[in-house]
Amino acid sequence: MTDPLLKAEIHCHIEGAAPVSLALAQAEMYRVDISKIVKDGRYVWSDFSEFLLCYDAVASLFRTEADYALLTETYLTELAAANTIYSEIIVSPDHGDRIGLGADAYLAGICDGIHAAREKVGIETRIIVTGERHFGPERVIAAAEYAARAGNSLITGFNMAGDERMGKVADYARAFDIARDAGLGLTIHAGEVCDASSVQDALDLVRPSRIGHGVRSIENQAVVERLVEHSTVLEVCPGSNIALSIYADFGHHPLRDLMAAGVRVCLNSDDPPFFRTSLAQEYETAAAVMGFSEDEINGMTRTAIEAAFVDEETRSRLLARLQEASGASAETGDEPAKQV
Ligand SMILES: Nc1ncnc2[nH]cnc12
Ligand SMILES: [Zn+2]
Repeated sequence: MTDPLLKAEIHCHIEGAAPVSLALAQAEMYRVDISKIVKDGRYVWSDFSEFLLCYDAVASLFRTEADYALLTETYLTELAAANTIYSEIIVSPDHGDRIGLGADAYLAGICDGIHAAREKVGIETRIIVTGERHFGPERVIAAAEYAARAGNSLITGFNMAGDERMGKVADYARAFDIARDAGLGLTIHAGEVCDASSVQDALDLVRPSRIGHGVRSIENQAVVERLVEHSTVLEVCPGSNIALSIYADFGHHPLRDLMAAGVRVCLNSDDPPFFRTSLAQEYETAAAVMGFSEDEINGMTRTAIEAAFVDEETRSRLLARLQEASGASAETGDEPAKQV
């Protein structure tokens, strides 16, 4: 039973976190017919390309600063209710521009949601700006430039999401150089849809401290060894991988083998309602289906916090909270302290 465990998440796309109920309410407000992408209370899509289209259709239902504040506060409140003490959300200012809201208003809404959630439920949150690979290198570079000059203390990382099959990592390396020079933490989607060579390219050309997914590294021992050697953290999203048919089922998922090989891993939800999951569900699946012990799961939470793009004072505070809660539950068998 993982409900009482403290949790942390460093890989969730904000538009991908929109509950179906909220998408339906937004669609009604803007008089948009979403019956093709929502059926029986679920988002519907059939493969990775269709998932990205469905994702964009849901994202298009959030159009104002207030919409983004509501979406962000809603998701963070849900996380906190599951005892999540830290969250990094992946956001796309380029998307804000594309829908005509503008990157500044898009970010302002998200920051309002973060502040409101922090006030209400105490959850600590940081923002990772992402560029989307399938829109091409220029847009990804522009996203990095935006993140670098934003001067927003909540923006602490840079990522590249989108269709991993498009272009070469080398085409996007400049974006990561810009983000690195600005002092942002680096992570990149790789080894999710594409094989271990995609992770190899990311390690060579981006030199990130973390990789989004990275699970297909397991297909190449040399890549696994590099991850271990550099202590690169994999932001693993098992439910996403199963939903997108990267693996047939949890029994075939490489999380256990990656951990056994010494790779640093943590649990994440990616786009939870699209994959019929939640962070709480990912923790529960890790325990009940994948057979991870409470100590191993707390270890993954610790890894997420150790790898977080956050100042050292906040990291120490979060680690102390986790230590206190997991130490206390190990010693007494009592439930760890709930979030205040
Ligand atoms: N799982 C995923 N992979 C790549 N890009 C994404 N954008 C949102 N979810 C994604
Ligand atoms: Zn992702």
